[in-house]
Amino acid sequence: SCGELSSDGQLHPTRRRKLSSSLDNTEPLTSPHTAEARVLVINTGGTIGMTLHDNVLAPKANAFVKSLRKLPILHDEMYAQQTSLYHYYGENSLVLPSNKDSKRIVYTIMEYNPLLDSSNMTTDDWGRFGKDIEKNYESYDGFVILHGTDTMAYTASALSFMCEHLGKPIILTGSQVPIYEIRNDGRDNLLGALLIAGQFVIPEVGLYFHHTLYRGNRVTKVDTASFNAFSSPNLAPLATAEVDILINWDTVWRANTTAKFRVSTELNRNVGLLRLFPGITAATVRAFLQAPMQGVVLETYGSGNAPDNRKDLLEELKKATDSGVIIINCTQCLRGTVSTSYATGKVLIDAGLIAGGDMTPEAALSKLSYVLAKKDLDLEAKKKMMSQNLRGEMRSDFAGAKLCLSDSRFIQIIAKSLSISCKEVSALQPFLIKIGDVEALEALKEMGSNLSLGDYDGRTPLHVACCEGNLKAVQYLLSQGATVYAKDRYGATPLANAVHFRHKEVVRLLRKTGAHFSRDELDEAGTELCSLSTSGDLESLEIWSLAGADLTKPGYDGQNAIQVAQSVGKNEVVAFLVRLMSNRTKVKQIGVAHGSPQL
Ligand SMILES: NC(=O)C[C@H](N)C(=O)O
Repeated sequence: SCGELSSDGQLHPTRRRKLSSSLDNTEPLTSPHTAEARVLVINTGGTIGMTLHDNVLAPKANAFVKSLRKLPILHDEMYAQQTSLYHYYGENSLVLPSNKDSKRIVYTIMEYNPLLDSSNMTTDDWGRFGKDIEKNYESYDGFVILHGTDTMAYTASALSFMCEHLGKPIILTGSQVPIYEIRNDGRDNLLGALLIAGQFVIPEVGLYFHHTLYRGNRVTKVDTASFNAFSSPNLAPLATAEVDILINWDTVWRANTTAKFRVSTELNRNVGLLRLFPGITAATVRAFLQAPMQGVVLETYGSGNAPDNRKDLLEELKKATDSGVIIINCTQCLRGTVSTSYATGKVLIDAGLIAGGDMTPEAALSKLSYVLAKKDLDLEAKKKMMSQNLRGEMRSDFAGAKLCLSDSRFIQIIAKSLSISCKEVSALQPFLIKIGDVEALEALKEMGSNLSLGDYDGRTPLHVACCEGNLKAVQYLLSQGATVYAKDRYGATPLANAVHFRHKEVVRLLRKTGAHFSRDELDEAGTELCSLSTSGDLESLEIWSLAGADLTKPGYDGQNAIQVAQSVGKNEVVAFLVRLMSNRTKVKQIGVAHGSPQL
């Protein structure tokens, strides 16, 4: 079996056979690379990989990987040799030294050609990043994008919108000083981004800089020369990397859907930023708003104000919105939100502008670019979308603070009687799922409980619901943004749990959401399929197939499930497997890429 069921009802992976020798050229049946996290690093350019030429900094091609190989904090060459890392993952792969709990993070670098100073980037580049992530999504646990700092906030914002139903971390980082110099911030930034992308299922586009992880669509570059170059004025960091890496799970944004990840690479380029200044002429505004302009972020004063004694300006704005240009009102201030507390703010609503809340201009611009490119929406729907919070880019709950766990007298009493803190009442979640009480789960969630947190063994409520086969609970958890990519302490995913306990409908739902086996689970699938084949367990074979296992994968002795069935004369199993496989070719198969990323 792929796992052994212990007395506590949990699935533990079978101990894997050790690699006897990796010196010959034949691929061992069991990869030595189990229990590793994999991160794809897309190197797009930026100062982090620049060198001086004629006294100016410019990106240097084909030098980054070589240089990292020589840095012991970013690469463990001995481990790489012992485990034939390059053979398994390709030449551009590296491995971090082991951390406290000795889980390795293997990362593969995909270097773009040409590498760009981020000032040279356009929306086409954003599309390319999105496509590369989409192609490699299932093969990696997380993604790091190395990028210049100058336009990093724009790219991070754009990617946050383009990546729909995101379930894995995508973290942008870079540096102020090239990694090739003695004193530089590149090493720390890359290391921190890798550690977060490889260890935590934060389903967001983040930006990591100077020990801090920010939500990508909340940041702005605030300093040309400080290592602390970014600020997120309206949202606290998602994580800080001090003595420990602390994730602020209450702030982490989750796509509350059961839809599969996809990247929308269509972007509209007819958008712009216009900053108001005292004395701006109507002619300037008119020229700016002319066709083909379709969306504008107007950067206004204070809490969203513009002169209400300038009829000429207001007329130009009104003419543009009447003719279908979407104009978003964002403040020039670094912190705070637009409101309608002043007459000078209300005139902009009358001119047809949409309030941008506390969005950064970078986020508002890239959101316009994304929303305007949606071909199946009419103008009204696009305007509505612009005023809604899509990815945590704006605060939507101005109505006041949420009720929190410690506010409930009931929770206080329970917590006290169990001698635990109110927060720890969240630990009741698995129990509630076990007894099938989705309503109680909802009540806990409403009080601010995080439904994605794992217990001591890293088992999340979704793991438990999948073991129990409680479809309603699984549905509810997914609708609340529970991650399908969580792995428990033994490396098991919720999907593997549902397969093991033969909950077909749960498997179907998980697959619809984009769940897939981990690499380790896929590696072990061959042996499991062979044993199911021998025992003639057609139902389980079907569930494994539904879950995306490769039915032709050989087991430990090199034979696959069909060959095993043939050799023991189980013709009905052979026929069944052949039928399953021909059905599968009609449906797109899930693949797993060993080795190099897909370009
Ligand atoms: N620090 C940097 O990365 C700045 C550089 N000009 C860039 O954005 O590519």
